[in-house]
Amino acid sequence: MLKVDSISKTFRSLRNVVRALTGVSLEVKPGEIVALLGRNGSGKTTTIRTVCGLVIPDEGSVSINGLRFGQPNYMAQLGALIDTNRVLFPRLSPFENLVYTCAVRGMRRPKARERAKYLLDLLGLWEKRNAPAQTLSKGMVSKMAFAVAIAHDPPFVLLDEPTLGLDIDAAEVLEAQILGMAKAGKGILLTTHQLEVAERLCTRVAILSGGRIVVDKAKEELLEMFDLQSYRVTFKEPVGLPELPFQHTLDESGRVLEVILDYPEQLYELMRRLHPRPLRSIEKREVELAEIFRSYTARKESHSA
Ligand SMILES: Nc1ncnc2c1ncn2[C@@H]1O[C@H](COP(=O)(O)OP(=O)(O)OP(=O)(O)O)[C@@H](O)[C@H]1O
Repeated sequence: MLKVDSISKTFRSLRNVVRALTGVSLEVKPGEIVALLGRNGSGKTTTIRTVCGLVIPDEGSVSINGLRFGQPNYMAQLGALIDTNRVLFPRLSPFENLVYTCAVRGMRRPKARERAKYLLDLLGLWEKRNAPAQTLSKGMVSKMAFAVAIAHDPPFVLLDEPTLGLDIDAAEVLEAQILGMAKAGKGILLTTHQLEVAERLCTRVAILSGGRIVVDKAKEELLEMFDLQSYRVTFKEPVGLPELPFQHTLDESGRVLEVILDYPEQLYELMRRLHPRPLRSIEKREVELAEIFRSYTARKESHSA
C-alpha cells in the first residue's frame, strides 16, 4: 500500500511563505485508481512530489509497502509522471530513453529493449523510435513521459495530469492502459482537471482544497451519497428565488432549480423556503463528479450560482 501520512509543507522564501499542505493523509491500495482532485494551487503536485521525494515534508511521512522514502527499494516500487513536457534525455531517442530507464531500474538489456518496443508500439511512437526526443511534438513528449513513468512496471504509479495535451485517440490509449494496470493490481494516484477522465477511471476520489483533504471516499459511495442529496425542482411558472443556503442553480427559464443539499433531511427546509411558489414536481437526480467537486471546492462562492 502507498501511504501518505499527515504531511504538511510550507514553502518559505525571503518574500513569501506559502502553506501548501496541511495534514494531508491518503492511501492507495493495489488495484485502486485514486483521483487526487483540486483547484489550481490546492496542493496536488506538491503531494505527488512529496511521494517521489522531490519535496521534503515539514511533518508527516510517506511509505510504500512499509518502506519510507530513502530506504533501499522505495523508488523501485514507484513510477512517476510529474512533468509531461519533459524528456529525461532530449538528445537521445525515445527508444534509448526507455531502454536506459528500464536498465537503471534493474531490468536486463534484452528485457529492457522488449519493454521499450512494447511501450513505443502501444503509444504509437514506434515510427519515432530513433528520432532525437527533442524533435518530438508536445503530445508525443507527453506520451513518452508516460512510457518512462511505467517503463519498469512498478507496483505504484503517480500520474500528474497524464492526459494533458493529448489528442482524443492518444488519451483513450492512455486511459485504457491506466485501467489495465489497475486490473493487473497496480495502485495508481492521478491528478487531473478533466473531471470526466477522473469519473471514468478512478475507484476513489480525494479532493484537496487549500492544502487540506476535504473528502476521501470510494467514487461510488460519493456519487450515491450526492444522488440522495440532489434534487430537481420544477415550478409551474418562472420564479424568483429566496436566499437558499445550499449549492443550487436556476435554469434560464426560471422554472427548473437544481439543488445539492448537505444532507437529505434539509429537503424540508428547502420546501419551507420555496413556499408558496407553485411547484410542478420534485425529483431526485443523478449527479456528476464535476458537481460534487464544485460543491466541495467552491461552497462559499456557489450558494448564489
Ligand atoms: N517550490 C515552491 N516554492 C514556493 N511555493 C510553491 C512551490 N511549489 C508549490 N508552491 C505553492 O504551493 C501551493 C500548491 O501548489 P501545487 O503546485 O501543489 O498546486 P496544484 O494543486 O498542483 O496546482 P495546479 O492545479 O495549478 O497544478 C501553491 O500556492 C504554489 O504556489
